Order: sequence, then C-alpha cells, then structure tokens
Amino acid sequence: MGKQYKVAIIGGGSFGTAIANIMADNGHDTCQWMRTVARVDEVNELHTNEVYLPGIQLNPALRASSDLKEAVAACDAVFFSIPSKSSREVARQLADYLAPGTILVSTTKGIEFDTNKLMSEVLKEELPQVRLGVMSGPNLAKELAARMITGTVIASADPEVGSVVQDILQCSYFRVYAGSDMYGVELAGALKNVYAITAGMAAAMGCGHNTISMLVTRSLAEMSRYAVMKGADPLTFLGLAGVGDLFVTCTSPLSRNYRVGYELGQGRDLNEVVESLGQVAEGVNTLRLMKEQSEALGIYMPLVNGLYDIIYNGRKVSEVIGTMMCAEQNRDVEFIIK
Ligand SMILES: NC(=O)c1ccc[n+]([C@@H]2O[C@H](COP(=O)([O-])OP(=O)(O)OC[C@H]3O[C@@H](n4cnc5c(N)ncnc54)[C@H](O)[C@@H]3O)[C@@H](O)[C@H]2O)c1
Ligand SMILES: O=P(O)(O)OC[C@H](O)CO
Repeated sequence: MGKQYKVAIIGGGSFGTAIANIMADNGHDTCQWMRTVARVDEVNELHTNEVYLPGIQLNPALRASSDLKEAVAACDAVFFSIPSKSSREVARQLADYLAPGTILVSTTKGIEFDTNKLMSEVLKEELPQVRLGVMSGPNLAKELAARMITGTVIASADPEVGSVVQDILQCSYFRVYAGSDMYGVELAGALKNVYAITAGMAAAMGCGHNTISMLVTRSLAEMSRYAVMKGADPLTFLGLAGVGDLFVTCTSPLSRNYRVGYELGQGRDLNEVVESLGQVAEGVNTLRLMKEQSEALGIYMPLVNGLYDIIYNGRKVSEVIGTMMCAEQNRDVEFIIK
C-alpha cells in the first residue's frame, strides 16, 4: 500500500459519493461533506447513499460530516463536486478553512451561468490560497461506484497536484492520467453535456447507429472548434476527457444529460423533465452559454444552434435537421476542428 492521505470531498451527490468511495477503498482517511444531516447519518451508519447511488454498498471506512470545517481540517487534498450553479457559494464557505497550498480538485462539469467562468476560475477567485487541478473523463458515477473499469484525467499547472491525485485515486478499476491542459480538460467536460442532450433526443426518435455515429463525430468537431477558439489544446479533445467522455455521455442512459434529451425527444416539457430528474444536468445551462458565446465570437456551431432552436424557440426537430443537413453539405469540410 502506498502513502495514506487525509482527503475530503465536498458534495453529497452521485459523483462526490462515487469518488469518496474510491478513496476509502484505497485506504485514505476520507471524509465526505454534505449539507443534509439525514444523509450524513445514512452514510455513517448504513454505508449507503440511496437517493444518489441506489443499491450501492459503500466502503464502511468512508465517513460523512455536515461540518465543513471538520471535514477539511488538515487535509492534503480536497475534491470539489458541487453543481456549477452553487459552486461559488460553497467555495466561499470554504475560504477560511483551507490552509495555503492545499490541493483542490474540481470535478464539476459546468460553467458559471452569470459570468461564463469555468469552475477553476471561480475557485481561484474565491480560494486563491489553494493549488488547483481539474478532473474529467468518462466517469459515470454509478459505474464507478460499482467498481467498473474506467480512466480519468487530472490536469493542473502544478505537476505535483497530478501525481498526488494519481496516488490518491488510482486503483485496479480506475486509471488516472495526468496532463497540463487544465482549460481544455475542464471545457471538454462541460461542453459534451450539450451534445449528450442532442444524442438522447436522437435515440428517443429512433435514429440509427449511423446517425448517432455522425452526431458524436460532428459534436467532437464542433466542441473542439469552440474550445480551440477559446485557447484549449485540440489534442485534449482526442483523449479521455474529450472524445472519451463525449462518447459515454452521448450513448449511456445513465447520463442525466442524455436522459433529459431522451425525454425531450418523447415530447415532454423541459422544465418538467429537469424537475423530475432530481439531479443536475449541466448541459441545459451550458447550451445557453455556448449559443451566446458562439454568436459573439462568430464560431460555426450548427448542432448548438439546432438544439437551442428546438428547446428555446420551439422549432420542429424535422425542420432543424433539414436545415442542418443542407448547411453541412454546402459549408463543411470533414476536418476535425476547422
Ligand atoms: N454523476 C456523474 O456521473 C458525474 C461524473 C463526473 C462529473 N460530474 C459532475 O460533478 C458535479 C456534481 O454532480 P453530481 O452528479 O454529484 O450531482 P448530483 O445532482 O448527483 O448531486 C449534487 C450534490 O450537490 C449538493 N449541493 C447542491 N447545491 C449545494 C449547496 N448550495 N450547498 C451544499 N451542497 C449542495 C446536493 O445536495 C447534492 O448532494 C456536476 O458538475 C457533474 O457534471 C458528475
Ligand atoms: O450524468 P451526466 O450527464 O452529468 O454525465 C455524467 C458524466 O459526466 C459522465 O462522465
């Protein structure tokens, strides 16, 4: 067994619980912070989190606490797993409790709605004393909690952050790759959610495998084009945090974003679908931000425009597909990012 770390996870939802469980499996002193006292008791006494990970028996060594100061005290590393909507608010609560130099890893795959900032930017503003990393990849919480093999990417400007996170999380079912393109990894995690909504919608409408394959491939082209214009490394999009995460999110009914798309494809109303989900689907807000940004920067994004028109302008799916197919024929060269 390697070095044992003292670690905390901020967030009591599906992903926070899944990664907290890996850390406990790996023998680290692990505390998960969550605001709901009844759920803290459930994790500590029954070793389950039935609302978010039904049917999963958690490692009995995993502790939970609703006391933020106690949860992060003397930690080597803190993992942040709060939806983007509440990230700044929770980061502010942490400000007095994190010692200078503490490693803080964002696992949030979203963008702050009113500022268009990535979570690393939000966390840097609120917690300037930490050493930051972002983690992203094909990491469906339910599969991770069931200890099914996958990998992820930890990206940071500080190489020590990468190697500490590898020590903490790597195990027989979770391979952790380190990189330095923090911006690209984080952006990829947020952008793919939008295309998962489209893919879910396509699946509900009975589209074939050829269609889904075209959709995923052109989604990769479109999100890479957007990210490169914003300063990311295009190669990041060919790795686990890019195509890896896009593929899983666009094909698995375990993805909440895919499920939102599926239900929309069955004719349900967006607000109703989001409400009944009971968990976060970051792509709904990210779609609006991508639409605004791509228009402001003049980036060609037919898939984002099409989904936006369907969801927010009430355009018929068949009409949008018709427009897109003709436009692609006339304008698009089959390059990855151009
Ligand atoms: N679930 C996955 O498979 C997965 C995988 C990788 C990354 N992520 C990302 O991780 C982030 C969190 O996702 P999740 O799946 O855990 O979401 P979730 O909806 O399952 O859980 C969110 C958790 O955050 C808590 N929370 C929300 N607002 C809060 C506040 N103001 N104060 C305290 N707690 C608050 C909720 O109580 C809940 O416990 C998202 O950005 C998501 O995209 C999710
Ligand atoms: O459930 P989603 O749609 O938030 O996606 C889950 C993860 O991001 C998959 O890696």
